[in-house]
Parts: sequence; structure tokens; C-alpha cells
Amino acid sequence: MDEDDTKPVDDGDSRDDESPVSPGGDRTDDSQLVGDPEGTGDPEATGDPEATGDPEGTGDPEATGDPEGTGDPERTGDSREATDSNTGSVDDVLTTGTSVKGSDGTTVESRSRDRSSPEVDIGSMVLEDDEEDDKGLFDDLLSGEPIFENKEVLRPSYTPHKLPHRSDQINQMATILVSALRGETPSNILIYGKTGTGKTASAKFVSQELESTSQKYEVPCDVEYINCEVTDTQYRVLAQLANKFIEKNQDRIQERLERLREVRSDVVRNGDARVDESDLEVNEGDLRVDENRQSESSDGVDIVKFDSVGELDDRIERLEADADGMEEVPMTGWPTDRVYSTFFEAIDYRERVVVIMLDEIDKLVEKSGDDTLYNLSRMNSELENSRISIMGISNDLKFTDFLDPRVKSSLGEEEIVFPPYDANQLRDILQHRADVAFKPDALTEDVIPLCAAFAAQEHGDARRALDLLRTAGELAERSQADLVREEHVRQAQDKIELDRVVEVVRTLPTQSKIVLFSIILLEKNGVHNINTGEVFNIYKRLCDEIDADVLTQRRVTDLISELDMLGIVNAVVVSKGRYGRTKEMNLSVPTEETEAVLLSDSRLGDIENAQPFVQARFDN
Ligand SMILES: Nc1ncnc2c1ncn2[C@@H]1O[C@H](COP(=O)(O)OP(=O)(O)OP(=O)(O)O)[C@@H](O)[C@H]1O
Repeated sequence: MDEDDTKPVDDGDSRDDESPVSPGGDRTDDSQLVGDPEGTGDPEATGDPEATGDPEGTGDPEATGDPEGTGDPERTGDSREATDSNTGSVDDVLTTGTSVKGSDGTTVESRSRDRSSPEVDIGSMVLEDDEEDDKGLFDDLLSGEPIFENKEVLRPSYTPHKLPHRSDQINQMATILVSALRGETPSNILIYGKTGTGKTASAKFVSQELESTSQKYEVPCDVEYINCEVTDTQYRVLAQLANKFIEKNQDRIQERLERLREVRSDVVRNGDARVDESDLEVNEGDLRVDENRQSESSDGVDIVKFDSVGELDDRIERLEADADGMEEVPMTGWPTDRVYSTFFEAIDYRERVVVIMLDEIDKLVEKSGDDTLYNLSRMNSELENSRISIMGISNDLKFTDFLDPRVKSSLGEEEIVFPPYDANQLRDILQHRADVAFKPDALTEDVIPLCAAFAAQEHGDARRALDLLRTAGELAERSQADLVREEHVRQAQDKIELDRVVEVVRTLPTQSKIVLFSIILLEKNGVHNINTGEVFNIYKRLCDEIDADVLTQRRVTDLISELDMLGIVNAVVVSKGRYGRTKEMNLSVPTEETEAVLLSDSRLGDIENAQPFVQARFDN
């Protein structure tokens, strides 16, 4: 409200030019107070300022003595009393009201004293107020020239059309999967690589190409993508796949039914009882058909001939029964073998090659063992009409160690490794995306190289590089800068780092949080190169304070090692000669922010005054 109400100060020049409340100014001149534009020479004062409780008619809270810009007539009256000795007492001001008629015939209360109130047009003034009120919360934010042309392009969900520096891997995948287009079963593929190296993006790109080519050449080939981080049990994987194929089958059956019904009505309309055989020739695509009725057309598509309308009706009935018989798998509740057989039937309903992409396949194995992979990999020997091929994607190179040797050898028929990107490659990737994502010339020259350099330091992660670029753009946009500059990238780097730390710290187990809090307390009290004994001492006291179990010093040392691995503390083992070895550590994350996250935990939040614990520490 403040901003809106104070805005007219900039627009109106009445106060600066001839403010009635200027020092020593006397506001008793009626012509000014009734807002006579001619009389006052005040271009803004076209209405009765008194009527709005604003002596200048500018809506200026300062001028009205209404510091909060509330437009409250009582407050205005107060202030006028204080600044203008000639206007009488507050009570007078408040009680002596007259009515002023606006141009629209509305009556507005005037609080001026002893004044005749001629008819005044308040329309324009009201309009001005309306305009100000119309300015919403988002107007200012929207008014800035946006930096982004299409921000979505920088989000992880976007699948780019071009994947620079991945052509080798993409070609490798294509060479393996092309057999699907020849109706053969492609080898299973395992794709490895660290996070953000373009595994998912490349696999999705290849699968889109595969599906579109299969449509072009009318070769039945489907690709199904499953993210095993979300769908992480055998039941869910099989249920999701079963339902997808049931849906596809249903769509296909409906298409066929429509076609058959069309043919039927044509035949009945044209040929009454006599049926011309050619009319009954229906291209059934590759639906399962009665074998003795099936013949191959020249383009390889099955043609089914019907001898009579009755036969056509039988076919329609059978298809309808098929459709009715396909029951969707509920997300829980069925025995796994029923889910498996439903999936099996759904996939085998028609001839096709199916590529199943299991992204984050290591998560599936970690959560529910290798049963799913075992079942999927032996399916081909039982399927009659279709064939499946598995494409597993993982950033854990060691996950196959946990697999049954049979699964391991069948899954890893082909392996493709995605190496990390270097800074130059990341620069190309960012440039391609930035061209679409940002307005022309919205980035200074050093922005992309800097984002690439930061991300290259972190194992060449393209996701991180894109996050940096997007966050830098958002920070620039938020600060209403006209360009994204180097400083925005640095701020973005800090922000992302802090967000990561906050997330890691927030999700630590309570015991680790207590250990970390002990380290923070020591650091805050000026202790550097903190040793395990000191941490343990404070840790014990904190546990007593919040009634937590006290772990042994050995366990606490393990927890410190975990914090070290997470990059929260930096611990080194130092030798103390004949006193043995100890770990010395320092915090590697911002103290204040980390402490705030820890204290937001309801248990640690109970620690009221931690100072005494620190004073009781062992001195080196
Ligand atoms: N060569 C590339 N060109 C353009 N964008 C890329 C390229 N490589 C990766 N990306 C982008 O980087 C982001 C991360 O890529 P992707 O999800 O494919 O990585 P990933 O290797 O599957 O990582 P994770 O193992 O964490 O799932 C995506 O937004 C993707 O579009």
C-alpha cells in the first residue's frame, strides 16, 4: 500500500510547486481547498481534496500528514490540526462535514470547516486512484524486460534436440537398437556414467528416434521408460509396464473396431445379402488373427479376408471380448505372479519389439534385489509374438557386483560408458541451450565459460552447469539487472552450494546432527583443528541435555567420517607421536547457516544455551 499511495508524489507537482503545507504556508484559502484548478493553479487538484481527506488532492500521504498513506480522514484531520493553527480543533474538523456532489451524482463527505462546497468534478481524481489501485503485486515485477526467452529449456525435464559431444554414444546405441527395426531382438545394453553426463538425455533421444522411425516404416516397436528411483519394486515396475501395454493394446483394438464397423456398415448398405469378398478385405495391421484366415499383403501387413458378414461380426465380438478382458493392474494388492502374467499377456498380445529403459537401475537392485531383472531377462524364451530388450542406466559402476551372474551376463551384453564432460564441452552444451533460453545478448561474455568452469570442477556435470546458468539468470532477473553477469554466476554458485548443504544437513540422522552441532559449537568458540576427543566430550553433554542415547566414541568417530565424506567437515588423521593418532577437523560449510538448519530440528532446538558445554571442553 505504501508504495501505491506514495506514487502520486512523483507524478503530481503540486506539493513542490505550491504546497499549501510548505513551511509557513497557510491553507485557509478556500479556492485551494476545494480543489479549483484555476484558483490554485494546481493541475492535480481537480476534485475536492477535502472530500478524499487529502488537502492537495494528490493522494500524497506526506502532504496529508498521513504518514502511512492510509487516506484515513481522521488521521488526516489530526495532522492538519497539528500543522495548521488556523483550521481549528480536531473535533471541529471531524464534526463539521459538508457534502460535495461528484460528477456522477455521488455524494462525498467533506470535512472542511465553514466552507461552501461548490459542485466539484471528482471523477478524474477517482480515476487516478483507481489506476493506482490497479497496480498489483506482480505489475512491477512483470514490467522489467525479461532476460529469459524460454526458461524451460534450462530445466532438467527438457529433452534437447541436439546433444553435443554425445554422438559416439548415441551412434553406439543406435547401432545396437537398429535390429529392433528389422524385427530382431536387440542386445541388452548397460549404460554407465557419472551424474549429469547425459545418459538419460541420450537414451531418451535415441528412443524417440527409434519410435518415430518405426512408425515411418510401420515396424511395430515400442520403447518404455521407467525411472527406478520412483518405481523401485518388482511389483511396481511390472504393474507400470503392464498398464502401459494394456493401454496401448486398448487403443489399438478401438482403432481396429472402428475400421471393422465401418466396413460392416458399408457392406450392409451396398450389397444387402450378397457380399462382395473384396469389400470384406480388412487391413488388420498386425493384430493377432485367426491363422487360417491370414494372408500376407505385398507391403508385409497382414490382410484378413472375411467370407461373410457373420464372420466379420465374430471378429468384432472377439476384439470386444479382448478389450473387456484386459484388466488394469492396481498399484498394490495383487500377488506378484499375477502381475507378471498380466504384463506378459499384455506385451505378447501382438507382434512387436519392446525396449524397456530402466533408468537408475541400481536403485531398483538396491531396493528390491535382482528378481525383476531376472524375470525380464528370461522372458524372451517364453514370449510368442513379441520380444523385449532391456536398456539399464546407472551412475553406480559397481551395482552389477550384486547381480546374479546369469542376470549380470544377460544384462551386460553391451556396455556403453559416458565419460564426464570437460569445461570446453560444457561450454558448447551451455551455448546451445542459452541461444534458445535467453534473449539475444542477455549474457555477458564471461557467463558461459564461468558456469562451464565451475561445473567442470565438479566431475563435469552438465546438469550442474545448466542449473548454474538458470540460477544466475534468475538472480539477475530478480535484481532487475539488464544483463546476466559474472557476479550473478558467482552468487548462483554460492546459492546452489548453500542449498545443497542445507538439504544434506537437514536430512542427517539426529546423532549426526548432534555431532555436527558439537563441532559448530567448538568452531564458534575459536577452536581450530578440533580433535575427536573434544567433539565427543561436548557431544555427550548435548545428548544428556536433550535426552538422546550416547553412542561410543568409536561410533562418533565413524559419524565424523561420514560428515567428512559428505563434505560437511574436513577431517585429517594426524599422528601425535607416542600418544597415538587422532582426527583433526574443521568445518567446511558456513557456520551460521548450518547452525540455523540444525536448530530448526525440533530436538536440537531444545538446546537453549550451549555455552557452558563448550567451556567445559578439554583443552589441548
Ligand atoms: N550433450 C548434452 N547436450 C545438451 N544437454 C545435455 C547434454 N548432456 C547432458 N545434458 C543435459 O544435462 C542434464 C542432465 O543430463 P542427464 O539427465 O541425461 O544426465 P544423467 O547422466 O542421466 O544423470 P543422472 O545419472 O544423474 O540421471 C539434462 O538437462 C540434459 O538435458
